[in-house]
This record gives sequence, structure tokens and C-alpha cells, in this order.
Amino acid sequence: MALAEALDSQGQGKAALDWMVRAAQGGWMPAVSRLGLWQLVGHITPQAPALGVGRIIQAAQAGDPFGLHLAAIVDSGAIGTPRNIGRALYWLARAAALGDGRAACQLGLLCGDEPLAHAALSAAAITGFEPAIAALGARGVVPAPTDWDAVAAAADLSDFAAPVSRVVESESPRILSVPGLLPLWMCDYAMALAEPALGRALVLTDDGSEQERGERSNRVMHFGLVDSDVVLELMNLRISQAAEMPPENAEGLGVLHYAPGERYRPHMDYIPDTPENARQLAVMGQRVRTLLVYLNDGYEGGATLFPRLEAAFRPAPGGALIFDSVTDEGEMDPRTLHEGSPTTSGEKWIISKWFRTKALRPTAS
Ligand SMILES: O=C(O)CCC(=O)C(=O)O
Ligand SMILES: [Fe+2]
Repeated sequence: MALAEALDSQGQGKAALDWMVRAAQGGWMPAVSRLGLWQLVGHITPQAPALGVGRIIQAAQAGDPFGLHLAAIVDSGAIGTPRNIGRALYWLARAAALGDGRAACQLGLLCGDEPLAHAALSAAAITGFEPAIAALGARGVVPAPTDWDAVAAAADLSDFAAPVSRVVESESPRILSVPGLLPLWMCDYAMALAEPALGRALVLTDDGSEQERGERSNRVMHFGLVDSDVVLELMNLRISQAAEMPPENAEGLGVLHYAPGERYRPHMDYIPDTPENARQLAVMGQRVRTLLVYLNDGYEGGATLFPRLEAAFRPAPGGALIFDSVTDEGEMDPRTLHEGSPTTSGEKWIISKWFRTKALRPTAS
């Protein structure tokens, strides 16, 4: 496994794949999970989502920890397979029983039964999983659940299905606000999960490369497929529904953090149609819509400004802003120039979701 990954990172893809296929054929479940992931996304080997998901499920059924993690993601996120939340919760219960703190935390957060939720969060906190420690707060630790299936069975998903009310802030360019899109527990979870993984935010430049630049001084964590989980996939779905975009057209969930003085200088979210960007635009499509969720308060400054519209937004925690970077005709719209203005004190946290015109993830075929 370590060998195959080393070969892969050294660019020896073919050798890595040969090794992984042999290990998987030998019934070694960590290799079955990894090969399933590679087939799902088309890494080294041709993309074959149904086959990839099949391997992932096989490894999950055998109790492989990585297989369980991936199976919960693909089932809750409808990645290469129809959405199946019930089965995703089942994988979480299996993983939690094996001591996976992140799985236990998710079951605790989703659980509608307070004593069971408290027990599940306690089990997760004992593993050192920070979001669970934060969610426990002042409540002490109690004994872990004896029956994880009972915790999964008590899941209450109503927060993800609550009605969404959109307020039109501007007709053209189209800007909407959505008060209370995410409840505070989801905001807290996103911040706690991102915190240890924050890195310097990059800017997509005109030559198509991503660079560290003075215009974007904040830090960010981008959650790719492997970094995701059931709570994040349910959040993705709710965010996509609010944005009226297919969830598979969304780029990964970005969690942005601004310390005092940090900012994201005025920019447009669309990709300039330069020759350097032609390939990317052909494969992924244009970035046409943005949804931002404001996760916290307790900071000053930091509003999202649209200087050409003389508009400023700073929704309350859990509230969202949605705007189109292209006109109804699909033309890039420079009036959407916007900025994350500097925070003057405290810390600002937001989720940023960019939607493309094309699907970026495999769906069930
Ligand atoms: O932080 C903000 O208010 C703006 C963020 C932003 O423009 C983006 O993520 O594209
Ligand atoms: Fe932006």
C-alpha cells in the first residue's frame, strides 16, 4: 500500500496500479478501497464509477476503515451511485463501532435523541476528534453507546429539509440572500473540521495556474471528495438546492478563514476565457454561480462588498448570499466585481461554493 502510494506520487502510475490491482485481487481490503477510489475518479486507471463504487462497497462490507469512510461519502453524496442516506448511516455505525471518531461525531450530531447523541459525541470526543469536543461544550463525557445502529436509527435529518426562503437583493446582476440556510451546529462543525487543515488561499491567475497572491491574504480549506463525510455531503445537497444547481456541478466545499486585517481583494468569480483557460473551461465549464455561507459573528468589518453596485452584505450566522457571475445570456458579468473586505477585529469564517455549468463528479449512470 505504502509502496503503491509512493510509486504513484513519484509519477510511476503504471507500476502503482499494477501493484494495487494485484493486492486487491489477493483480497487485501485496503487495496480494494484505494483501487475503487481510483476507478471512481479516473486516477491512473480509466474512470469507471460503477466498478469503483462496487469495490468501495465490497471493502466497506469487509469492515475496511477507508472503505467505510468512502462508502459513507459516495452513498450520501450520490457519487457514482444513487443517493442512499440510510446506507450511509449504516456505514457510519460500522465505522463508529470500530472506534472512528469522525463517524461517531457525525452520528451524534445527526441524532435526534439527546441521551444517545450525548453518548455518541462523548465517544467521538474521547478519540480527540476536535469537532466533537467543541460540540460537547460544557457537557461532560458520558459512556459510549452500546448500540451504534440505535444511534443511526435515531438520525433526524429535518434540519437539511427545512424550507429555504430566498430574498432577491438585486435583479441584475442576480443576487439573493437566504437567511438561516444552515443551522449553527453545521456552521460550528464546518469551522472545527477546517481549522486544523487551513492553508494559504490561492488565486486562479490569467495563465490558468493557482498562486499565492497578496490580493487574497486569508486561509482556506478545500474539501475534496476524500476529505468529505456524510454531514458535509448533506450540507452540499442543501447548498445546491438553495442555489438551484445540480450538486455534482459544485466545486469542493471551501471553508475560508480571515484573521484581523485579512481580505480577499476585489475580483470576479468567473474564469476569464483566455487561451490558457480554454482546456479547463471545456472540461469543467464556466463558474456561473457562487454561494457563500456566513458561519459566525463576533468580528468587525469583513462584509462582502460589490463596489460597482454599491452594495454590502454580511448575513447573520447560517445565512447565505447567492450571486450569478454571468448574465442570463451566459456572458461574463464584470458588474459582479466583489471583495471580502478586511476584518478589523475578530475572525470571519465563511463557506464558499462555486458552481460550474458542467458536472465535476460522476453521478449514478
Ligand atoms: O469573503 C468574502 O466575503 C468573499 C469571498 C469570495 O469572494 C469568494 O469566495 O469567492
Ligand atoms: Fe469571490
